[in-house]
Amino acid sequence: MLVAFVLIFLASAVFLLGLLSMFSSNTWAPKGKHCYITGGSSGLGLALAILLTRNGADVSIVARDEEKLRKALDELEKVRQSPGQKLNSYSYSINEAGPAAEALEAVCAAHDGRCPDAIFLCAGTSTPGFFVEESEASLRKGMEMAYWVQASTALAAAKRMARDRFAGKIVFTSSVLGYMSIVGYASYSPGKHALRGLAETLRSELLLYNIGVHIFFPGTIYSPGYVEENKTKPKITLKIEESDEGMQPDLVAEALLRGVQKGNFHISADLLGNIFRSSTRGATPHNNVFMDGIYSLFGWIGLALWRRGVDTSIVGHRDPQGTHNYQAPWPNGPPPDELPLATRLTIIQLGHVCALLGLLNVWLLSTARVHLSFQPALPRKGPLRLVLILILVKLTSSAKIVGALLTPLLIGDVAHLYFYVVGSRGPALELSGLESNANNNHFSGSYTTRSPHHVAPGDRPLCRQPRQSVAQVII
Ligand SMILES: NC(=O)C1=CN([C@@H]2O[C@H](COP(=O)(O)OP(=O)(O)OC[C@H]3O[C@@H](n4cnc5c(N)ncnc54)[C@H](OP(=O)(O)O)[C@@H]3O)[C@@H](O)[C@H]2O)C=CC1
Ligand SMILES: CCCCCCCCCCCCCCCC(=O)[C@@H](N)CO
Repeated sequence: MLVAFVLIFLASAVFLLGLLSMFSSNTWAPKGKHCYITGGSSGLGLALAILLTRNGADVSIVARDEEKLRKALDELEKVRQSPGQKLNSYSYSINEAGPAAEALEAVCAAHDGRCPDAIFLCAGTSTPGFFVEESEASLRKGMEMAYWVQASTALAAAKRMARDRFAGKIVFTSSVLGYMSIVGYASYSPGKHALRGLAETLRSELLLYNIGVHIFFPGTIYSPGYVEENKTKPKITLKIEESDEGMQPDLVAEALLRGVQKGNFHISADLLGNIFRSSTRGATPHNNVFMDGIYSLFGWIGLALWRRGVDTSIVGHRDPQGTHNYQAPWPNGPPPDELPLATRLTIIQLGHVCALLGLLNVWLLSTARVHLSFQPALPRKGPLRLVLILILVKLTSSAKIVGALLTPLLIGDVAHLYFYVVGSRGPALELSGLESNANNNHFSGSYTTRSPHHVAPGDRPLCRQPRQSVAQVII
């Protein structure tokens, strides 16, 4: 019954979808249009520039590095569709309003002062890291490289389009990290969220001038920028990202163009993007009211499960020494890098007591077993009875038990003395779990788990503490 209901529901959804798609036509074709792409020398921007060139658009790209721009322009030339197609590149650093406006002016100037038909804001970089390692400067830089690098061009473009009564398009590039965020993206995700805020405002406000606004939310893109960001990315972040399959730039660019052509305000590149988009829609227009409903249904259950898994792996990534020092600080100065001699001897002692208990157990069991196995067969009279009793007494003799008690004690005491005398030269026992911190990229950069204030100059390593008395050691 339920299955039938679901099938009927799905079938009618698909039918209606088909019906809807008949009415939605591709209203925007790039051919003959002038497209301005920021960040067009690499990754998504370059892939989009190639795609648009292939589709017969005039393409202008901007980025900082001239060498990369030259190479990118060569790529565009290779897919040129007609000799009249204008392909240009400009070198500007556009994370500030001044140069961003200048870049736009230069781009317009090459087209008789006419505004680009579509402006694709793809520039942006991410430098992941732990929040506690960020500074005000690095956070501001992150905001610049995620938000301002696009907002500054949007500002110049909106002013110009409004002034010229030019009904162009402005397309932002956020990220799924503009919908949600995870450990490691404190300098990046806020800027990507801010882009959404700006795009939502502009979608509404620029209706005044008939300027179209879109915003793109891709997941992982295997771009040069991705290779770069992975150099500072905490391992835990990389691990969480494994659940995102990732896409090649050309496919991401196709998804972006398709979204613009369909007139979607929020554009997603894949299922993941669709789920996050639909689950955090707010008052954003639907792309497809049926499919978006299904995506939010996925998200309703899937995202909660996913987030629980993510939280668990983050907790599993905690720094044991840091947590210990925080929760139970060492009373007298720095925590030891290795177990103190007293602790090592106590461990040996515990081992020795355990061994003793084990041996006692073995003896008790074996004597009991011998006793039980002999008892029923014990003759009532005669020399055999005497012999057997002698054997039993021998086996269960207190001497044996005393021996069993004393031998491990003796071994333990010899070990005690040995470690007491040569302990300071013995190999250090690492605190369990600590070695995993050595190079797991928990805290890269200046903040380390063994930060300088933990080790005062002149501190003696604990293994070289003044020797304790045997009594102290045993306590
Ligand atoms: N890669 C990924 O996994 C994801 C990326 N994104 C977003 O997609 C966009 C493209 O990413 P991706 O393809 O990886 O980027 P890349 O790092 O490969 O390329 C970035 C481009 O932006 C240009 N650029 C960077 N800063 C400036 C600046 N201040 N002024 C002018 N140009 C600049 C770069 O050129 P130059 O350095 O020469 O200036 C380059 O052309 C970015 O906005 C990114 O945040 C979103 C989701 C996932
Ligand atoms: C049913 C629900 C399943 C949910 C699975 C979710 C998996 C999400 C993983 C996080 C992806 C992060 C991409 C970062 C992209 C980006 O912007 C950076 N590369 C910076 O450039």
